[in-house]
Amino acid sequence: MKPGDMFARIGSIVASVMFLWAMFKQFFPYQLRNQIEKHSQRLVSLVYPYIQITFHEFAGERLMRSEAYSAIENYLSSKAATQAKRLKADIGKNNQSLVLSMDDHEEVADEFNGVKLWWACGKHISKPQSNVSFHHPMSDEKRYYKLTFHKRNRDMMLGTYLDYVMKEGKAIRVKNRQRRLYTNSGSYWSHVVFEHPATFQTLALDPEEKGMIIEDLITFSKAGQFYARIGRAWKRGYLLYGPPGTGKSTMIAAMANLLGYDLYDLELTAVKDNTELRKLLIETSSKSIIVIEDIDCSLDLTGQRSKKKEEEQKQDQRQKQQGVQEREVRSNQVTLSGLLNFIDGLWSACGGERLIVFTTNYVEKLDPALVRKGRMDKHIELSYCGYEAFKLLAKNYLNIESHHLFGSICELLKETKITPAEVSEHLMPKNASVKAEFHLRSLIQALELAREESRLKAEEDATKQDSHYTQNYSSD
Ligand SMILES: Nc1ncnc2c1ncn2[C@@H]1O[C@H](COP(=O)(O)OP(=O)(O)OP(=O)(O)O)[C@@H](O)[C@H]1O
Ligand SMILES: [Mg+2]
Repeated sequence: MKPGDMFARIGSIVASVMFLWAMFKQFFPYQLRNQIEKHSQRLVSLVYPYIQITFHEFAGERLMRSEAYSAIENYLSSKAATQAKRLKADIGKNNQSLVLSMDDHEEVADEFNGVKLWWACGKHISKPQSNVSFHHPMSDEKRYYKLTFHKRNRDMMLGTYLDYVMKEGKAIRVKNRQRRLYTNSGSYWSHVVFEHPATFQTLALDPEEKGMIIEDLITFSKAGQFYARIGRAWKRGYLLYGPPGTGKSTMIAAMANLLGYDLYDLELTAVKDNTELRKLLIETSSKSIIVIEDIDCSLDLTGQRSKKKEEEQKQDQRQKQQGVQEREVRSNQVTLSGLLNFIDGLWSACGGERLIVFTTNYVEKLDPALVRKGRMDKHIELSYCGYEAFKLLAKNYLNIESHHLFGSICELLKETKITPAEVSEHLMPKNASVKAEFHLRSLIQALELAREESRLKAEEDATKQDSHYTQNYSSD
């Protein structure tokens, strides 16, 4: 018999004796009753020095599924997989993996700071209510987990250990949950399952820079207590900039995969005004990344916003004269200040653990208010493909780490601007019989062509400048 079983049995015998005593103690004289109670307490703690705590699946008046029960279930799933003889299996919320849990009346042992303890799982079956004519046969089953530990470890178990179990269990749930990609149409979010395969391992980027970004993200995700202590909202802003095809969107997906966050892809051009923007942002959940792509193309957010505003005001005037409704007049009034207000202030009202990421192809076009230091915590430039990035792509796409053509490619990459997206196109295997060399030669050709084009362009520019100079200054 397992130790936990034995304790459970002794526990139930003790409980029955206590029950009988509670019923019949009134028939004993007061003095004798006191003596019996005193000695029986001592006896009970001698024969049964263990404490048991039960966690029911459904708790509270509204019979909500208890969070503690779910956390314990998650926490025990890996232990059940290695220790329990009878397991229950179900498909996980991410629809990809099986989630195992221990079957009824199974027991697993755990150890914490050198202390041994036992978890058992069970169910009570209550009698069906007579006034219910039909009910589901399982509806009267009440499941629970029971924790048994020695009383000398009471403080540690009730404090540190249970905290640890709750935290671990919740972390496992976050890891296993099905993540979502939200998009807005107007002021409403709709979502699909987020299943982008990008990771930082597959992202072609200078390894040192990549390491720094990963560290920054992980530090952020663990810094909840730090942000609370310094009284700042638990959020962080990133600005990703660089030419098209350098991996900005891919990096955002990799960030979400690294941290296990949901993604909110905010389409600002579909948002009518600041009120709608505020509503959308408040509705985002924690552990999420809010993405505003191509911020330079979004309304009112570039350096030319004052010019745009004038045009809009004129248009509003015209519409008013035509008797257009006020609501329509207010359309397209998402402003830079609305967005910045939210980032800086209102943000704190809606909990934490959010990243906000802006992307742009033209960082120089952005309003200085948006890019000034302190507003966006980190600026990351994604640029043309360098040799290190190329090596990673070659490893990912062709499964090679070295080749005699790597040297020429390295030289060509120094002189040519080519995006990782273009490089990936050349390296993408067409079919199994095509050798790596074919892909590398195709890339070399593309690089030589690009080098030739840029040489011709440079020559053309120089000729233009010469003729401009001759026209303007030759008479001097
Ligand atoms: N750094 C990179 N590492 C690996 N793959 C990349 C990288 N950059 C681009 N790619 C490949 O090129 C494709 C396009 O990249 P992505 O959409 O991330 O570029 P982008 O910078 O967001 O471009 P845009 O500015 O046009 O939005 C991706 O599907 C990816 O396969
Ligand atoms: Mg993109």
